[in-house]
Amino acid sequence: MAGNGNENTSGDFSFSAAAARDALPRITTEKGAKAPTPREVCQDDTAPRVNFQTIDELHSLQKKRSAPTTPLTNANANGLTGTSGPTTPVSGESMLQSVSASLASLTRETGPKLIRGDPATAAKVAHVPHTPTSVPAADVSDSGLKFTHVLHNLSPAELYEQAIKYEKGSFVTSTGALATLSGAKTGRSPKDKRVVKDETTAAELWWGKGSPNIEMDEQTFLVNRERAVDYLNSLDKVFVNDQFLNWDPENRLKVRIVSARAYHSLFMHNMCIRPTPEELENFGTPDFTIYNAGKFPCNRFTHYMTSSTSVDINLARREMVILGTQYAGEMKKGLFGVMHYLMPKRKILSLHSGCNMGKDGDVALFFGLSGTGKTTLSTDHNRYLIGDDEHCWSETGVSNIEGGCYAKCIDLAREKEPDIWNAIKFGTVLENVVFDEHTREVDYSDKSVTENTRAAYPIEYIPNSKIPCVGPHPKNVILLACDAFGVLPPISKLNLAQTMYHFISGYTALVAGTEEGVKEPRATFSACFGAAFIMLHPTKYAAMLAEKMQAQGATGWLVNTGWSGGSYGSGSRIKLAYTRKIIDAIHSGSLLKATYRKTDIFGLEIPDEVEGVPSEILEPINAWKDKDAYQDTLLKLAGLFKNNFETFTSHKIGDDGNLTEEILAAGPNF
Ligand SMILES: Nc1ncnc2c1ncn2[C@@H]1O[C@H](COP(=O)(O)OP(=O)(O)O)[C@@H](O)[C@H]1O
Ligand SMILES: C=C(OP(=O)(O)O)C(=O)O
Ligand SMILES: [Ca+2]
Ligand SMILES: [Mn+2]
Repeated sequence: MAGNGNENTSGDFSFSAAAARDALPRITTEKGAKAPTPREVCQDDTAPRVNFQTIDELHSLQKKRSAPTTPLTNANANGLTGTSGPTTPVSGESMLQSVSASLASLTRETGPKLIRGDPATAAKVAHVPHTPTSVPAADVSDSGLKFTHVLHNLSPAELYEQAIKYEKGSFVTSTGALATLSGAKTGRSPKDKRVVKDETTAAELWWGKGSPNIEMDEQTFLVNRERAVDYLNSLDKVFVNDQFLNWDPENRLKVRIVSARAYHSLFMHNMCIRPTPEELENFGTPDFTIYNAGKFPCNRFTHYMTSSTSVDINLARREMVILGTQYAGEMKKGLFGVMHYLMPKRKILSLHSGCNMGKDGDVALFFGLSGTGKTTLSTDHNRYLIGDDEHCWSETGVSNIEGGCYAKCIDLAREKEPDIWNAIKFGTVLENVVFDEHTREVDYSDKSVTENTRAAYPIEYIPNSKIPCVGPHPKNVILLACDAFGVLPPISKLNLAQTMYHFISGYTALVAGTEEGVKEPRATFSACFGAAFIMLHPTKYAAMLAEKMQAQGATGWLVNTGWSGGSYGSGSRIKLAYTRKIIDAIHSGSLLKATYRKTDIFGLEIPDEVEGVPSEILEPINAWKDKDAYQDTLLKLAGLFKNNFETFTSHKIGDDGNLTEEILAAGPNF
């Protein structure tokens, strides 16, 4: 049915003229019942003329055909007319052929039969002519006979409708965001992230202890790929996003995301760079493709599989397969891993950092693991936001990889983080939050579903975002650590060797939630503040960072956004307002002029004063009641740093042997 399904289209409604004179009109609904003649009803000349004779016609008027910037040549040639379902302003056939090629089974057919549009409404849409295969007709299976509908680059409004209609757990919140549930997984699954080890990647990538790359072979990847593709093709419809990564036009990547849920499609719409209609028309073949089968599990009898979840990357095929998890963050962080492989090949450094720029063009990077404050601190009302999570640093400056932000929203408060609060509106995906069943007001303090509640919104939802998201070379490199031990100073200035030491160490207390199974903060070391995403050995990225910082004269800083006055449990988290003051002082340059003194053991330079921050907290021991406990904890943490760094002591960093020595000496001394 073409309409919304509520109206009766098989018979006309009409008033019985005779009954209307003396009683309530009787409604007759018999098919073919006569409409009143003009003489029998009151003529009201003020009523506007209508342009429809039937309900179907009325409904067809409601939706205006999208005005594409390029003609719908293929669609027109097929006699395509506007349908009442979601439409796409791109040429029909070439897109369908391209998607069909993406979704081709590797063993049976050249590609599934695809139709554009929503199966519920798209009866009259064009489909791709099914290319005959070399397989004899007798071998054709049922799957070869069915059509799969493709919902290509739908708009947020269309995706809302799809989600609300078909995906349980989808609701509009009081501010217009789309609340969704990500299912059993509410965080990434790093233990299920695999990378194909072939001749090339065996030599190039980081494998073994500490590496995030769990190996799998090509054959197993193809088994999982086939499983995902078969699942997607078995559905009535799939969502396809064709988008870009990286705002640096010379190093842009074309990505295609095939998924089963409107939630995933809207998430990636927000997180990747959105093409213009012209760019979409000329999209061509993607550089990288994700097959996201979501809740459909991997087969545990498949070699290498250790659970029903597997997130698999094949760099040679430029493909990623997701089985058994609906957590959308896997897609964005999976692509980030790919950039960590591709960009260094072009002498571009990929960074797990936030990035913003002051009015005078001073750029700051914010490195840090999940929950340390990249998103919160790079979103600063007084500065331009370049991006909150993934960047590239090239010969010409910095560029954001993404087109959106992914903010944690546990305990989100309007007063503390107004820009993020206001970004949660129509178009934003709100994952796993709890809301009032009637008012649909979100309770950001509610952890019933998970601690890792999230909002994904397009970067332009932040009022002072810098579009295009590029900037000059960074002036400040801020390393964020959320120190659950409460012994690192809230702010310290680092020399280059110390910056490298802490960059390679990548210390934080992992905050609960973002990774599966972590319920309490615990000390963690993650090389380059993103070991889960890097592909090469950490020292490769460190050498590039050192070279760039040296060339640009950038200053390194270590900021503890974690505990003060005691460890987690006895101390308390440093107030966000204080951390913001510290960051302000870094940006303004005033902190460079402060007087510093060196701490024992870690040898960190701490300032005597920061405007707006109580001086007692600048030296951690002062904030602790139990001074012995402080010393013990400090030594304990220093020991953890030393242990962790053992694996790096045999690696040379850059061409300069001196730097390696200096870095080794920049760690704790005790
Ligand atoms: N002093 C602080 N500095 C930074 N963030 C803080 C601080 N205190 C509390 N927070 C909270 O910690 C979380 C930091 O998360 P987020 O900025 O999303 O981290 P990331 O982007 O690095 O994963 C936010 O929920 C923020 O409100
Ligand atoms: C999405 C993530 O990013 P972050 O927590 O760094 O914002 C993640 O680590 O899963
Ligand atoms: Ca239409
Ligand atoms: Mn973040």
